[in-house]
Amino acid sequence: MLVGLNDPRLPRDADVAIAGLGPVGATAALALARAGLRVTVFEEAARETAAGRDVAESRASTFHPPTLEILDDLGVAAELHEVGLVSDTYQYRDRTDGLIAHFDLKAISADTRFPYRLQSEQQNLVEIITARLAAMPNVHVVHGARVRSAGQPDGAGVALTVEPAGPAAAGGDGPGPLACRAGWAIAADGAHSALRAELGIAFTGMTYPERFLVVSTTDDFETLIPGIASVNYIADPDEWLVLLRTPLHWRALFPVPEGETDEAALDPAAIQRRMQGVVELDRDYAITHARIYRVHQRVAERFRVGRVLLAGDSAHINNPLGGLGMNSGIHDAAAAAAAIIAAEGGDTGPVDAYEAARRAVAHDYVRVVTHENWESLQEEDLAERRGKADDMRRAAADPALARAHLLRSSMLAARVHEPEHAGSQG
Ligand SMILES: O=C(O)CCc1cccc(O)c1
Repeated sequence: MLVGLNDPRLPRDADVAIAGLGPVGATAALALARAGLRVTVFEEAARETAAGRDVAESRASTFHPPTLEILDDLGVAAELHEVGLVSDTYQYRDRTDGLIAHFDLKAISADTRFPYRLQSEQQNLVEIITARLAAMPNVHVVHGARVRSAGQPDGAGVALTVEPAGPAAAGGDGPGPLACRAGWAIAADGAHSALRAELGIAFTGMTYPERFLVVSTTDDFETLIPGIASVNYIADPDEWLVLLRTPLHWRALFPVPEGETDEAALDPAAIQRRMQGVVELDRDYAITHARIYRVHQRVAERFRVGRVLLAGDSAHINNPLGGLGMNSGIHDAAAAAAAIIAAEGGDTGPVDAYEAARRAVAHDYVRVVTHENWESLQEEDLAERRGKADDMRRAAADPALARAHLLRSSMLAARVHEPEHAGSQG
């Protein structure tokens, strides 16, 4: 059920407390709750804010095949498909040379129940799962509440301090901090995780020099660029871009160089200049949303401290090229939930394996692949760029190479890093 922080129905103890109700916290909560555990989720944003968030604003909108399998095991994939766009091809292009390689995910039909990407805003998944959680008697979801600390005084559980956040805290005369206890805690409280900071875990990595500008338009690139796929990575040494279709918009992602301010990049004339540089129209593009953000590659030094498990952006952040961030976070959530369920059943093996398994995926796979994607989009050396293009062409033309490429880009190859029990809950 959905309750307020000072609601007398909110129990002061739970089997598992989750900080954060994004796609990662929501997935973990549903997996744990379906296994019969008592779960309390604390989400900083007010319910209205979370639900009413501008759908075009969200960062992640790509669900890869193994993520769809996890969500299907949890009974929510069908509903997500109702508000999603099936996207079974993607292309590598070059601003000068045009189409380089066309990949069709049907080549991995034997490897997955979902041989495609589903484009759908991450908030759709959160909404679908929140509605399920609201109807479960063993779940309490508290909006406007931030987990401030998670101490482990006795090794047998986690002592949490939860404080009001957002509008609930603004007046200063709302409820004070709440103390509660849980057997386990999952920190799914995002890149600026209060729990990661409180646990003193270093978030090691780097920040890219350029920022990323995401522009949404109702103009249809399928009619503007004949033969284009719904996901397109377009290389260029001066200004690479990604063109991606979501159910409601086309979205263009551009790098913004260090010398250009946020204000200059977000100026409507500058946005039109960038968009007109993709395909020139005899009128302005219909822009529905634009935002700019800094991009980092960081992996937490620890993914687990005792009975607190880090998952999703609190544990790792990366550039969005390839759409791996939210997906790997949802995989963390499934693995964390499966590990806790096993531990509650007396098998601590998966919990002990969690940190090494999930950190390996974040550090050795997601970080590496997303950075390679960034590098190849902007390759300056012409011979190097043409060489990479030839590799892509060869991979797309050869069924075995295409399958290997698709298994890597769709994250199916990363499944092997998950602890034994991951994905088997529900
Ligand atoms: O590679 C992907 O699937 C996502 C790339 C992308 C495109 C547009 C906006 C954004 O934040 C990421």
